Amino acid sequence: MGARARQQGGSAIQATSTGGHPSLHTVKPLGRTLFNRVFAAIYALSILALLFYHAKTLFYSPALVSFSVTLALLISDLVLAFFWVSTQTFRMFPVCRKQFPENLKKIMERSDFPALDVFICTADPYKEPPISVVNTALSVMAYDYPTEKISVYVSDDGGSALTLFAFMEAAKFATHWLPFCKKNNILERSPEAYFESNHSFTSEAVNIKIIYESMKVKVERVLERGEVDDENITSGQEREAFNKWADSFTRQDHPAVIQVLLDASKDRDIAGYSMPNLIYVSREKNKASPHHFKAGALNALLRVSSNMTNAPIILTLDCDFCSNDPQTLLRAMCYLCDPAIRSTLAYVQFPQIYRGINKNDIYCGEFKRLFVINTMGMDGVEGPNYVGTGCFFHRRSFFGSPSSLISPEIPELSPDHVVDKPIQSQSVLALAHQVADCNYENQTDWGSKIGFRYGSLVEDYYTGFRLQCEGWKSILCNPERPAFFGHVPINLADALNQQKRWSIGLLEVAFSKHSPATFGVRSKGILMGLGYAQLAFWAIWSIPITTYAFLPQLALLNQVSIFPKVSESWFFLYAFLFLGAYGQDCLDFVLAGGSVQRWWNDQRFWHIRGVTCYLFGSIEFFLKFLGISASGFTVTSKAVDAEQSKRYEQGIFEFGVHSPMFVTLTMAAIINLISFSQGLGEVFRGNDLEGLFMQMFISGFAVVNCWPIYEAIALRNDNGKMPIKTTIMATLLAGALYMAASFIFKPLGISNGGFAVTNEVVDDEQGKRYDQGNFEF
Ligand SMILES: O=c1ccn([C@@H]2O[C@H](COP(=O)(O)OP(=O)(O)O[C@H]3O[C@H](CO)[C@@H](O)[C@H](O)[C@H]3O)[C@@H](O)[C@H]2O)c(=O)[nH]1
Ligand SMILES: [Mn+2]
Repeated sequence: MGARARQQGGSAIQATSTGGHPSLHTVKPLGRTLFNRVFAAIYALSILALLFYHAKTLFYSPALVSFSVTLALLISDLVLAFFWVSTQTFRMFPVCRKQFPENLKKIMERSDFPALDVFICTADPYKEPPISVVNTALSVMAYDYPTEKISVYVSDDGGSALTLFAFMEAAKFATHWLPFCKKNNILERSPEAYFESNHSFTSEAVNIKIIYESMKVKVERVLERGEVDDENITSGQEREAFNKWADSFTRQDHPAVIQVLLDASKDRDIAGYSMPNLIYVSREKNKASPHHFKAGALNALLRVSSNMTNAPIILTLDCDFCSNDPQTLLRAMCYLCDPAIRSTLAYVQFPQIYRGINKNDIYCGEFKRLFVINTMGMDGVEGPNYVGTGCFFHRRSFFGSPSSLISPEIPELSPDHVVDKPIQSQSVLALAHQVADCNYENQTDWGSKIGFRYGSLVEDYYTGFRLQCEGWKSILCNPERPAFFGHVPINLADALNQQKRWSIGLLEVAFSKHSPATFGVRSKGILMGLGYAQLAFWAIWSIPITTYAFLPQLALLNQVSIFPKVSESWFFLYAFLFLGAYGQDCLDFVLAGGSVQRWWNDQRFWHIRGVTCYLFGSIEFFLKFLGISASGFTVTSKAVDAEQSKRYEQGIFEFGVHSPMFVTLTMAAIINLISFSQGLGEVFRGNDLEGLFMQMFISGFAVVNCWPIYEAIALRNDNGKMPIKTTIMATLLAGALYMAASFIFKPLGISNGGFAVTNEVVDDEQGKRYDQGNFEF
């Protein structure tokens, strides 16, 4: 496996530096690899020792309660051990890559550059304001690339005339914007980002800003009014398009709407150069047919585009991911066009990077581990997972393994179909509507063997995983200047709901017949299988986190010791395991360019997720698994509330609304505070806490982490504070939990006047002395 990994990394260097060609890209291993491996060996031994300790304790458990407590700790630690083991995939061969886009022109003519189809998905004009979707489209239409080779397809799952209107306006504005960017060599090619930046104030720039602002006002006014009225419709062609929104048209039930807004073969910008294609697609929807959310939308675009332009390269983008670097496409081409690797390369993934994260990143919106550290690690093995946006695909990879092409039902959809008719010709448009039909996929391979794969709410992860299992490779491209900037939830409920959806989607893969733990390990080997499995089982972090958030504290409240004493050598094992894991985690984070404060918030948020979205995600998944409930893809809102956004800027947590997830979180905060303060009280009264030190430490650590929650409950008065209903429910439930725990732990507490501590590991010698009636010191 290791040899295979090194081979893949190595072949990329050879591919480009031999044969007399100037190199397109290089790859080199990261310096920390040796340290990671040595440390892994030591840490693995410590985990084995801990498991031995648990086994021993379990075996000598004197009572059912202590047996159950040890069992809970053992299960938690087994889950932690699983995550630690699977993290090694990301630590064994991390690599870092460089591209040389300037060399592309030396090995191929500009006219031979492959064409690109961009897929932009949007689903709700109110959660995803059309003006920002327009910015995303404009930013990629203006790539440094032969313009006529770019086609942008916008998928509107919201089926909204407002979005179509915005894009009609965008098509007009683009004829000014594209030549402006290219002539002035602008870096920020999303107008919004450009006007926010420190740009020059030439008369040309001022002029273009006026045109942009007037478009923006028009689009926003139409959005406010909720409909496109007559005064905004300027041609018969536009009227014809909007006429499709008849009375029976709803977002869940409507015919396909496909509108060519710019045609590269005809339309010219104001300087006379050709424009990219711009096509609006809202696939047919009908309440009786499953639409498979984003994966379904992308498959509809795959079909519509193969019949219209059939570019060999596809870029998938979420509506909020604006390009931040016009060179990105050329960078991706350094891999996609490299003859040495392209035949097995499915995709080139750029990391998700966000604009507008607050200084210390309180909601861990940066996802450094998920999108950068882990993907860099997988990149050195067989390639990163697909993260849904900012990813350039070979169209061919959606149609079977590298060695055997699966032909779709009709030849026009095949990746090798040659488009020979204009995109606006009658027959092309008719076929486009036909393949955007909601029943088109019935009895076909779409979603199972062809295209984006169905069956999980995280279609990105699942599709990338299945492609890799078919034998495709992938590459992470993480240039210094971020290639795309996305939008991050700036409100706690949104962030947790998003991650609850991910948790459910990942568990759907984990417990499917294509589980990475079984199918994945079989087809990709242990390293890749485990790397994918770590993500799939993401939500079961909730088991150890919830256990450690409540169990030691409840035991502490009842003065029952469940960990080794400070004087025992097992204590040092615990200390090493904790400090080792935390230290290495911090090191990884900082070496990937994060600050220590952000790391601190990252670990805090990991605990928060453990008792909220991971927990509720797992519960929802199992209910769904048992057929009791169903969950859908709730789109994350990208619209910003000014007041919330101000609090976010200041780094203040946003609660505001009641949510069951806030209840469990508040319960954990209360229980930890009470147990820690009670323990502290005992210390001040002069009682010996040696046997309870670890429990004191854990609850103290949690109290420090929970500070923003106490603030939100008691010290704040703004609209983002903890709703009183949440606090009351959490307090009642915490009380009930406390009572239940006292009842359960009662038989274990030894009452001898002082602060009694039970230690379940009965030491033979101690036992003897105890039997002889000697005091033990
Ligand atoms: O029925 C749907 C639902 C969503 N979307 C689009 O999917 C994208 C992602 O939705 P969002 O609400 O932003 O979800 P996130 O959780 O932020 O998205 C992350 O997680 C998703 C699921 O794994 C991936 O698809 C995304 O690429 C990834 O950025 C957006 O452009 C939506 O418009 C659709 O087109 N149709
Ligand atoms: Mn998103």
